[in-house]
Parts: sequence; structure tokens; C-alpha cells
Amino acid sequence: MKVAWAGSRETLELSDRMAKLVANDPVFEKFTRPMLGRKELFKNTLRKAAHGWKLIVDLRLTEEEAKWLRLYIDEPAYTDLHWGMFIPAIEGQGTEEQKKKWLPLAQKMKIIGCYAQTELGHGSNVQGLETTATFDPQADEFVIHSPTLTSSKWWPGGLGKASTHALVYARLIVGGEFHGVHGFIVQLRSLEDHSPLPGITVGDIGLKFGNGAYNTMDNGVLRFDHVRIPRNQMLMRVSQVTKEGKYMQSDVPRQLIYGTMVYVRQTIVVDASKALSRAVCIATRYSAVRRQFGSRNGGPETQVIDYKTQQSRLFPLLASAYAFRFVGEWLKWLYMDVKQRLEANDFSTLPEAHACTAGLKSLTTTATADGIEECRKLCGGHGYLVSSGLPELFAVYIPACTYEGDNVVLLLQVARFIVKTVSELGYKQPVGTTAYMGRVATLMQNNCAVRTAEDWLNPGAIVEAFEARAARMAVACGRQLAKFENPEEGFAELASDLVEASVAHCQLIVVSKFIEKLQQDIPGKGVKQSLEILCYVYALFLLHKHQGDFLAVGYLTPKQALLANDQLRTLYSKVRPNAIALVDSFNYTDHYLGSILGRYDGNVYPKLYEAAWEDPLNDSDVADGFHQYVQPILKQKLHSAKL
Ligand SMILES: CCCCC/C=C\C/C=C\C/C=C\C/C=C\C/C=C/C(=O)SCCNC(=O)CCNC(=O)[C@H](O)C(C)(C)COP(=O)(O)OP(=O)(O)OC[C@H]1O[C@@H](n2cnc3c(N)ncnc32)[C@H](O)[C@@H]1OP(=O)(O)O
Ligand SMILES: Cc1cc2nc3c(=O)[nH]c(=O)nc-3n(C[C@H](O)[C@H](O)[C@H](O)COP(=O)(O)OP(=O)(O)OC[C@H]3O[C@@H](n4cnc5c(N)ncnc54)[C@H](O)[C@@H]3O)c2cc1C
Repeated sequence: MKVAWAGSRETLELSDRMAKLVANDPVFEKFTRPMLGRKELFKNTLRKAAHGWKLIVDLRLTEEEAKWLRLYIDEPAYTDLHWGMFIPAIEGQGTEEQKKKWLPLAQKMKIIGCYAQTELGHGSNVQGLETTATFDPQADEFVIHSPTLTSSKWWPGGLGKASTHALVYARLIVGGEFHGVHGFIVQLRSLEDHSPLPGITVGDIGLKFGNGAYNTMDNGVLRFDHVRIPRNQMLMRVSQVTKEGKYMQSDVPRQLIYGTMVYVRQTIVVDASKALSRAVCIATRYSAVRRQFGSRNGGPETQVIDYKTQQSRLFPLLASAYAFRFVGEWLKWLYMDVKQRLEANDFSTLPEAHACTAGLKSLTTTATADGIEECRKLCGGHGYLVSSGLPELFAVYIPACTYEGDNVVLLLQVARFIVKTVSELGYKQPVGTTAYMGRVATLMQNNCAVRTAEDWLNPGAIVEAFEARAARMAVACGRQLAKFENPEEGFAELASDLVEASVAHCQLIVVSKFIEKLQQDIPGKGVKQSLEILCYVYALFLLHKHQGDFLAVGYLTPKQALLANDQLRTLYSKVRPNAIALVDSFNYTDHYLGSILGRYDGNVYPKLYEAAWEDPLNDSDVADGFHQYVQPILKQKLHSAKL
């Protein structure tokens, strides 16, 4: 199962080596992180990032190894944005000449870059950005300017303190005409002493949610006062500005300017499975250690993992972690395919890639953020301790529902794609993830054939149920929209229904990709069977949770919905014996998990007890401030008889 989770034996071995390298290096210690003040915390992150880079150089790690190393260091840092967005943006939007100039500098870390798109006034509405880049043909330069307070760049990670350069998204103005938002490479700080260059005001935006957590990152604010950059620092793969001041658009679609977001959203889906699996690993191991009630004749109490309510909350999350892992693998494949096509100037699959990355990013991050919090509750009171690892994981993870596109805004993008597909059904055969809509007549007509709980153990029945629900919800939205004279007004009015239709479409993708994964050759005794059980758990859990949709569209009867729930209970009993093995298969070191509750050896209570004494409050028996603030109260002489 470790191999199935990792994707291949090579990846398992490679990631295992990197995990151990980090776990055994004292520089990467992270348990004191929540106790540190902001300055100390940030300096510590810089130290870890520098040590990580030294290891990459000294050990000549490959790009793949370096990625795993950064992952296991497990501390958000400016390097995430440098490697994760700045470099990919230049790769995707730069010309060959620009790539030749900038990529070697960035890859050798001679410069540090961030991705400066969002502003104080606008994040979701990219076309609403206010920063301007005005071409000055006399000087052959762009003038980058922040005309208003709300045009201040606000949020970019790595911008606050670390970056020397930024990829700045600004409205292009040539010859007095606006040409939409484009990307520009702008140097922010001196490469000699790191001080901000003339015309640049830059700093950190302040503390964020949670202790430690995402505060290791210097999310920044940035303002420009008529800062000049050479013309060739506008990324010009999509459109160009000539020396003479002529704006030219190549055959490449404008949307490619948003290409970095497609790339990152795809990586975020893979990361969702990592974050959720960490939380599930902690909650599952602890649920096997923890006992409450049920002692008979002085024997041990019941392990809480044996309670059906615990199983019905925990096992769907375990199944979701696997589901997200496999859909992430598929999405990576889809992205690589689109990338290759784009390089050959085939842009036909870009809309689908945008819809899939946007929708799956939204679906998986929402479920993961909610899932981490559920795991905290599954661990009872001890889950609230920082040493459980769950509060920090939650605090670091939840912004994923917002960054790289607010999850609702992204689902509305999926809705536009679905509505367009439905409206074109008369003359265009849908392909890829919308191919099922080509069978819309059948899906609208046929109803579920399930008669017994066992009938639900059939991938065909499950896929058809999810297809029928998604198709019927999409068609219903299409019909409602048709009643509006102004389609945009209709879209705004029906937005909540459209979001629900998008969720149904995205859930269908995840379920289908899990089922497709099971059609592949999966080696290892019992591995495929265990994955099949998890796949059914995932699908039937969703069906149970959203049974209102399935019933409302008239595909299921209440009896069939009940049968799905009966089957789900049986499946939980089948997961139980392998639950610990299934989380051990994630192959996480205790260092990466960062949780006393999730320790591999299960030695939870002695370690919790020990850790309590390491809290700084326990450095002395009498706390600082006692004599000043508490003792006077204890010693006061009160005159009122009542008191
Ligand atoms: C915590 C530990 C981290 C470990 C890290 C490990 C590795 C690091 C890897 C990566 C780093 C990951 C995380 C780091 C953390 C945070 C980084 C965060 C970064 C950011 O948040 S960057 C800013 C992101 N901002 C957004 O996402 C903005 C959201 N808004 C938009 O995307 C768009 O504006 C919009 C809402 C989608 C569309 O706006 P709208 O104005 O309605 O439409 P148009 O712009 O006019 O577009 C119309 C047209 O274009 C199509 N379209 C839109 N977007 C895309 C796209 N991305 N690709 C392709 N096509 C697109 C759209 O469908 C329309 O098409 P039509 O055919 O219908 O015309
Ligand atoms: C930790 C973190 C790191 C970040 N890193 C970066 C970075 O490196 N670089 C960068 O450029 N940016 C970064 N961002 C910014 C991030 O991309 C934006 O915050 C995000 O895109 C959401 O935009 P917003 O803040 O404008 O939200 P808003 O759009 O203001 O959202 C507010 C609310 O309005 C709703 N809403 C907005 N528009 C619509 C609509 N059309 N229909 C219905 N509802 C709507 C949303 O659903 C939400 O509920 C980061 C943000 C965070 C939190």
C-alpha cells in the first residue's frame, strides 16, 4: 500500500530518503515553533531555508528530491513562492530569451522572486487590479506605479522581507490605451545590501491566524512610485510591446497569463491529500490508543475507534485522503498533457484544464480544511493541544480555501464551463470530464436500478448515479438560466444553485478517477481489495451526505438511499481491521507528523505528560507576575461582611 500511495517504488524510496534526511537533522526541529515570537520565528525559517538550500547544493539533489526535502521541512517559507510560482510563471509566460536570462539566476538563487498579483482592493477580480505599467517609448521602459492605496500589492508570500524581485501583475497602458493585466519582472531590493530600491515601499502585512503556523511566511505589502523597468521585463509570450510602442497579441490565448494559477491549483490538489492524510493518520492512531467506557469485568475499556460514530466520521476522511491522492495524480497527468499541447500551440484543452484545476482545488481544499478540524474533534480534548499537531496543521492549511482563488469564485468558473457545455450539446460532442453529458438523454431518463445493499458494490451503478445527479443538476440550471433575458443577471441570481451543480460535477470526477485507478494493475497482496473498500466508502459517503441532491433530481428513491447507508455501515466494519495499516502506508515520520497523539509507537500518555513540563510556564513553580498581580488579591483585606 505504501507503493500505491507513493505512486511508484522509486518515489517511495526517494521520498523516504528525504523524509529521514530532514527528520534526523536538528536544524529542522519544529516543536518549539509555536512558542517563538514573530522575529525569532521568521529568522528561524530563514535559517532552515538556508540549510535546506545548502543540502540541495552539497548533496547535488535532483529537482524532485529538492521538492520532497522542502515538503518535509514542513515550514511555509519564501522558497515556496520562489520555486512554486515565480519560476513557473517565467517558464510559462516568458519568451525563450527571457527564460534564458532569468531562469538560471532564479534557479541558482542569485535572485529571489515572489508572485505579486493580489492588491489591497482586489484579489479575485484580476481584471480589477489597479497597478499600472505605462510604456514610455522615449526611454524604452515601463513605468510601474501604484495610483491608489487600494492598488498596493497585498498578500504575496516572500514579498515582505525576502524577495529581491517580484513578478508584478499590472494594467498595461500603451499610447494611452489599456491592454489588460500583464506580468512584469520588477527588482525590488538591492542585490548588495537588500535595501528597497528608489520608488519602492515594501514590508510585511502582519500576523496571521494561529501561533507559528503561516507566520513563518512574510506575506507582504508593496507600493510603486513611478518605478522604471526596461521594456524586456514584461513577460512577452502572450503579447508583446515593440520598441515603437505597438501592442501585439500572438496566437497564444490571453488566458495563458493566468497559466501559473492553473499550475499551482494542480499542485494544491496533491497537497490536499498530504494535509488530510496527516490529520487522518493522527486521528486514526490516537483513536486506537484512546479508550473510553465499555469495560467488562474490570477488562480494558473500548478503543474509541470501535465506536460506529467514530468510524462514520473518521473512515470517510481516510477514504477522501486516498481519493484526493489519486485524483491529484490524474490532474498532474492532465496538466502535463495540456502543457505539452500548449508548447505545440494546441490550446484546445486549456478550458477543461482550467475548470478541472479550479473545481478540484476548491473541492479538495474545502474538504481537507473541514476534515482537519473534524480530526481535531475526533481526538477529544487532547486534539486541542498544540502538541497534537492538529491546531498548527489547521492554521497553516485553511488559507488554501482562499489563496489561488477563493473556493466559491472558482466553483463559479466551473459553473460557467458546465453551462457552456450544456448549451452547446445540440451541435458539439462533449469530451474529457464532460463526456458524460453527451449521454444526457439517457441520464435524464434512466433511474437507479439498485435493489439491495450489495447492489451498491458496483462501480457502474455508482458512476451512473453520480453522472445522473451532475447532469440533471446542470440541465436544471440551464433551464432556469434560459428564463432570464440577460444571461449574466441569471447567472448572478442562480449562483448558489450553480455552485451546487459544480460540486456535483467535481465529485463525479473524483469518484470516477478513483474507480479508474482500480482498473489499473495494483500489485501487493490485498492492496487492491483494500482500495476498493475505500473507494466504495468515499462514493457512498458522498451519496449519503448529498442524498438530498440525488433524491431531488429524482434519480434515487428514499429506499435506495437507505440501502446505500446500510452498505456504508458494512464497509466501515471492513475498514476497521486495516485502519492502522492504511495510515501507516502514508509512510510519515514522527518528525513530519509533528504529533504526540499520532506517534508511530503509540506511546501517547507518557509523552504528553513529559511535554507538559517543557512548557515555559513550568520553568518555575511560581509564575512571573504572581507576586505582582495575584498575591495582592489573596492578601487583600476586604471590609464587606458579605465578601
Ligand atoms: C503551506 C505549505 C506550502 C507547501 C508548498 C509546497 C509547494 C509550493 C507550490 C506552490 C505554492 C502553493 C501554495 C503557496 C501558498 C500560497 C500562494 C498563493 C498564491 C496566490 O494566491 S496568487 C493569486 C491567486 N489569485 C487568484 O487565484 C485570483 C482568482 N481569480 C481568477 O483566477 C480570475 O480572475 C477568474 C475569477 C477565474 C476569472 O475572472 P473573470 O474576470 O470573470 O474572467 P476573465 O478574467 O475575463 O477570464 C475570462 C475567460 O478566461 C478563462 N479563464 C479564467 N481563468 C483562467 C485560467 N487560470 N486558465 C485558463 N483560462 C482561464 C475563463 O474561463 C473565461 O473563458 P471564456 O472561454 O468563458 O471566455
Ligand atoms: C495565506 C495567503 C497567501 C497568499 N499568497 C498570495 C501570493 O503569494 N500572491 C498573490 O498575489 N496573492 C496571494 N494571496 C491572495 C489570494 O490569492 C487572495 O486572497 C484570493 O485570491 C482571494 O481574493 P480576495 O482576497 O480578493 O477575496 P474576495 O474576492 O474579496 O472574497 C471575499 C468574499 O467575497 C466572495 N466573492 C468574491 N467575488 C465573488 C463573486 N464574483 N461571486 C460570488 N462571491 C464572490 C468570496 O467568495 C468571499 O466569500 C494570498 C492569500 C492568503 C490568505
